[in-house]
Amino acid sequence: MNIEGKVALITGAGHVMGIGYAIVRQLLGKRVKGVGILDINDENGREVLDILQNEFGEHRVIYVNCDVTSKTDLEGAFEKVKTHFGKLDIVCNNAGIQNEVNWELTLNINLMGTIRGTYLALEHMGVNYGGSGGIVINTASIAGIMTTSHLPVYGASKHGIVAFTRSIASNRTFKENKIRVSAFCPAKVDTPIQD
Ligand SMILES: NC(=O)C1=CN([C@@H]2O[C@H](COP(=O)(O)OP(=O)(O)OC[C@H]3O[C@@H](n4cnc5c(N)ncnc54)[C@H](O)[C@@H]3O)[C@@H](O)[C@H]2O)C=CC1
Ligand SMILES: CCCCCC(=O)CC\C=C/C=C/C=C/[C@@H](O)[C@@H](O)CCCC(=O)O
Repeated sequence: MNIEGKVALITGAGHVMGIGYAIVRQLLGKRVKGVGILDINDENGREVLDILQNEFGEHRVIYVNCDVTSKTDLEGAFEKVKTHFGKLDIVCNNAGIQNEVNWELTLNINLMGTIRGTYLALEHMGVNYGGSGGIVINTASIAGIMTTSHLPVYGASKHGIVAFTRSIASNRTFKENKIRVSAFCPAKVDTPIQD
């Protein structure tokens, strides 16, 4: 697929060892026009911004502080990315945590953050909202397909992402607005979430 010239937004891509950062590198390597990186961790976010701007060019990457549990934060970040690059074509809802003790937060970030990001993508890319259509990619997990008795809430959050994505992918409003939605389900990857 040719994504040259497209503009992407990705949540939770603020760590050099993370899956989001790897996705950003792939997007930039395939010559997208620009990428907006959203993360809650400013120190890590500024580090990846510095590396990516040096390697791919100062004008192709921005970092925006954003907590995906906050609708206001997320709305503001979408606006910043769209204003900076002039459009938006690809949204990756990738931010996630694994915390079975603070399980409400796990659901709020993993599942609700993904749902918030997907609905904002409709409003920012949909043809009936003045956009040109686009693609949403949600990071689920193998824990969204199989049982994980040691991670029940994390597994529930990822099953939720899979169910939401499958339903919204064939949702009439999304189809009419030319928004394609999909999810992917990685197995274990050596990233900070495993610490
Ligand atoms: N590492 C693995 O084995 C697997 C990870 N995943 C998923 O991949 C995604 C990325 O995780 P990893 O790269 O593994 O770990 P990671 O910890 O590097 O990435 C998660 C990122 O989300 C950010 N984040 C946390 N809370 C946030 C919030 N409220 N708002 C905005 N950003 C926030 C973190 O600062 C971090 O940069 C997650 O959704 C995770 O569940 C899925 C399958 C396997
Ligand atoms: C600390 C882990 C952070 C989460 C990162 C991931 O998303 C990786 C996937 C996590 C767990 C995957 C577990 C898969 C288990 C299956 O093999 C299942 O068949 C095991 C069955 C037994 C059980 O329910 O525990």
